[in-house]
Amino acid sequence: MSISVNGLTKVYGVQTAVNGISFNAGPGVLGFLGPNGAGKSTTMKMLTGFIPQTEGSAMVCGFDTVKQSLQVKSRIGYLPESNPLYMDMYVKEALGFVASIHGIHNPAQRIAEVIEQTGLTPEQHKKISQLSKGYKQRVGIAQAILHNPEVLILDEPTSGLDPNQLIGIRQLIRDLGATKTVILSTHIMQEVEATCNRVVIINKGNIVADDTLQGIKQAHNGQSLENIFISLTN
Ligand SMILES: Nc1ncnc2c1ncn2[C@@H]1O[C@H](COP(=O)(O)OP(=O)(O)OP(=O)(O)O)[C@@H](O)[C@H]1O
Repeated sequence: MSISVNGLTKVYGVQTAVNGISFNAGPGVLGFLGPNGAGKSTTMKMLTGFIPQTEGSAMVCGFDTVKQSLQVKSRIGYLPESNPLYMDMYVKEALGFVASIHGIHNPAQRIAEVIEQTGLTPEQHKKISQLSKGYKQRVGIAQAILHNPEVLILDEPTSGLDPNQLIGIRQLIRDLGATKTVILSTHIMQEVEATCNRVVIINKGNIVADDTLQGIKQAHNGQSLENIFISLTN
């Protein structure tokens, strides 16, 4: 398994944001769902080694996220919820900067490949601040996949996109999931149906469902994912 989470816990002050969760993930797109404040972003930050856990462990491609964080960072791509970008840089300049951090061999060729893959070709000569929200998201995804990681963590990558942009980004996520382990956080149930093989639902820091999309529907008498989500998180 590319991701193995065991008893992962995060306590902020007196609040337990993530409460001893365990799950595994392999290639494909895993939908990581939960209401606001459920602990999704906190879990994703721990998986990427961005913040340390309070208890438990997480392994990415067999490496411990805390003790072997460099090995983990070279195998993981992360698009944070806020998608922080260098607004004053040109698209290729920003990708060149990220390529230099990863020590990518032949960066020009790899940047051209990723620009093509993420559909950035028509906007590749612009400054990031001049791009629409959807194209900024594509730059965020391009940065996350530049070093060809085995694992991708995408925290609400499609929030605020128009329907045309949504279709493009969802297709890209599906394509990436054909070879990589993708963990996708989203509030859009339609998106889960369109892109995910499996879902994990977290509520108040605890996992309340971990199943294939088909399996979770069968277990709830064929109800819609939206109704299942509401019944499990209320
Ligand atoms: N740095 C922090 N310090 C204190 N509390 C925090 C911190 N980060 C998150 N929390 C709290 O931990 C809980 C889980 O937050 P988290 O951001 O992981 O939720 P989420 O599921 O990603 O929510 P959303 O869907 O709204 O993005 C929330 O109650 C939040 O207020």
